Amino acid sequence: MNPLHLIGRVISNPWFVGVLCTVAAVAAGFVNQGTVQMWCFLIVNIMLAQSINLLTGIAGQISLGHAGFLAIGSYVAAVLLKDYGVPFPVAILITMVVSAMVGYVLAIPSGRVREFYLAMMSLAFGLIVYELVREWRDLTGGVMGMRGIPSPNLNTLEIFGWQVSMEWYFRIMLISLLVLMMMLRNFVKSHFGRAFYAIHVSEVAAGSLGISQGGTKRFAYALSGGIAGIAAGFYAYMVGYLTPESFTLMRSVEILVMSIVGGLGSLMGQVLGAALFTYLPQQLQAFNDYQFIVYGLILVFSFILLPRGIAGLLGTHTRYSKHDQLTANIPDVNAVLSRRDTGSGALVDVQGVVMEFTGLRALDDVSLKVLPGTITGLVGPNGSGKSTLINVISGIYKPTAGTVRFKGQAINGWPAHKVACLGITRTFQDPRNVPSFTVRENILMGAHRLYKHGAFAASINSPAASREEGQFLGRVDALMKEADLIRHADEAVGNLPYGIQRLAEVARALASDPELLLLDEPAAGLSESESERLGALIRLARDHGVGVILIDHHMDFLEELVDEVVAFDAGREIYRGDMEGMRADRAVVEAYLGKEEESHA
Ligand SMILES: Nc1ncnc2c1ncn2[C@@H]1O[C@H](COP(=O)(O)OP(=O)(O)OP(=O)(O)O)[C@@H](O)[C@H]1O
Repeated sequence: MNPLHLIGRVISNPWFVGVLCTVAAVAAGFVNQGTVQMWCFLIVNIMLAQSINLLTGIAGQISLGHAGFLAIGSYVAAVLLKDYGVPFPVAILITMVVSAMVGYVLAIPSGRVREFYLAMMSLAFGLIVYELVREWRDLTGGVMGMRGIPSPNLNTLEIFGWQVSMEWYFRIMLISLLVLMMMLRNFVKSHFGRAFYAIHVSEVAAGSLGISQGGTKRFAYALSGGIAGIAAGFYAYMVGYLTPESFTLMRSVEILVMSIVGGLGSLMGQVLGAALFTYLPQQLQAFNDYQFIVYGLILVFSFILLPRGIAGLLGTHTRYSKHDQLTANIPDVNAVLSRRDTGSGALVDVQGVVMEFTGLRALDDVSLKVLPGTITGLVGPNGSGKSTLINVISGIYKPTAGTVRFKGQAINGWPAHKVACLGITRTFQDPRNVPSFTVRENILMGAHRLYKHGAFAASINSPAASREEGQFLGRVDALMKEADLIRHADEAVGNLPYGIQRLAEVARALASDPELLLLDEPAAGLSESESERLGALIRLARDHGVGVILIDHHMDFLEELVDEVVAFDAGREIYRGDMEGMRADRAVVEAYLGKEEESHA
C-alpha cells in the first residue's frame, strides 16, 4: 500500500482521532498559554474550513466572502456577552442562529447566479460587511476596535461563576469541534449530503430526483453560515478584542485557500488544510507583506501538484452513504416498488401541448394519455420532439400552450423537483449520474423524495434515521441484484462502461418508487445482455402499475415491451397504434426514410 494512503487511513480512523484529542486535552494543562491559544486558533480555522467546504466543496457554491460571516458572528457574540451578559455557551448558540439566518438571506440573491457572478456576489458580501464593521462605530468601535470582551486569555470569561481558563476553553472548543465533525460526517453521508453534491454536479438532474435547487442552496448557505457563526463566537472570546482588520478580503481568501489546499469535499482534508494555514503564517513571518503572493503561489502549486488537495494525496475519499455503518436487509425486488392501482383513469394526460423555441415549434398541438401499468413507445426521427415532450411532462420546460395533467391535476409550469415529488421520474438521453458517486450512492439518490427524517436526525444518526437509511440501502441492493450491478456497487459510476451507467440511471429511477416513468432512449449503446436487463427492469415497473413512456429507436426492443406506440415527425403526431401497424404506415416510413435520404445527401 502507498505509505501516504496508509497515513490517510490512520488519521481518518476514529480511534486515532480520539486518542489524539485526548492527548491534546491533557497536554493543554502542561504547555504554555500561547501554545494553547494557537491550538484554539487551529480549531477556529478547522471550523471555518468545514463551513466553506460544506458550501463550496460539497454544494458547489463558491464563496469569496466568508470573512463576512466571521465578522458578523464575532461582533454578535461579543455584544451578547459584553453588553447583555448572555452566558457564553448560549451566546455562541444565538450567534450560530443569527449567522445561519444571514446565510439564508444571502442565498436568496446568490442562489440565482452561478460561477463568475456568484463569486462576485460573495466577494461583495465580504466587502460590504467589512465596510459596515468599520463604519458602524457605535456598535463595533470602528477602526479603533472593540475592547473588553470577556476572554479566557485575560481571565475574564466566566460561566455561572466559574472562571474559564485558556486550558478549559480549549477543551470546550475541542469537544465542540468533535461533535460538529461527527454531525457533519453523518450529515454528508445522508440524503442531505447527497442532495448538496447533486446540485453541485447537475441542477437539472438533481431536480429530476425531487431535489429543490433553491431550497438546497438556501439550506447549504444557512448551515455554512451557522458553522461559521460557531467559529466566530469562539474566536471573539478567545481574542477578547475585535478589529475590522481581522475580517478583510485577505481573511476570506485565506479561508478558501486552506479549504482548497486541504481538499475540497473532504472533511479530513479541511483539518489538514487548516493546520497548514494556522502554522504556516508563523513560519512565514518574514513574508508578511507578501501574503497574497504567498497564498497565490501555494494555490497555483497545489492545483498543479495536488488537484484534490492534501486529502487526495493521502487517498481519502468522501463517501455519501452509510452502507458501511448499517446492516441492510435485502428485500425481494418486488417489494421495492409499491403496487399501484391500475383501475383508475389516465395517469398522465397531455392536451394540445405546444412548445416553441425561438423560431422553432418543437411540439405542435401534441396530446397523449398514458394509463397506469402500460408502456407507451415514442418514436420518430431525430429532432422530432420526443425528448421535448418528456422535458415538458417532467417540468424542465414550461409549455407555450396546452396542459399536462397528472392524475387529474394540472402540473404544466411546475418546477421539475415538484413534479418529481409527485412520483414522475425520468432518465436522460445522456445518463446524468453523479460520476464520482458509487453505483450504490447514485441509486440511493433516487430514493431522495421518499425520505421522511430531517437533517438533525440524520446528523446524529437517530434510530429512526438509521432504520430508514437501512431500509433504502436494502432496496438499492435488491435493485442492483436485479440489474446485475452488484459487482459494481462500490465503483465510481463515471469510471464504468456506458451500458452500466445507463442501467444505474434506470435503477435509480426505480428507487424513487415512481408512478410514471419517463425513459429517454435507455437502450442506446447497450449490449444484448444489458438490453435484456433493462427490459426486465421496465417490465418490473409496468407489472407494479407504473405508467411508462419509452423513447427508443430500436424497434425490436420496443416491440417486446410496448402496449402502444406513438410516432412523431417535426413536433406532430403522425401515427398512434400498435408496432405492426406502425411498420407498415406510410407517413412513418416516409418520416424515417426522408431523414435517411437527407443524411445520405
Ligand atoms: N432548449 C432548446 N432550445 C432550442 N431548441 C431546442 C431546445 N430543446 C430542443 N430543441 C429543438 O427542438 C427540436 C426537437 O428536439 P428533441 O430533442 O425533442 O428531438 P428528439 O425527437 O428527442 O430527437 P433525438 O432523437 O435526436 O433526441 C429540435 O430541433 C431541437 O433542436
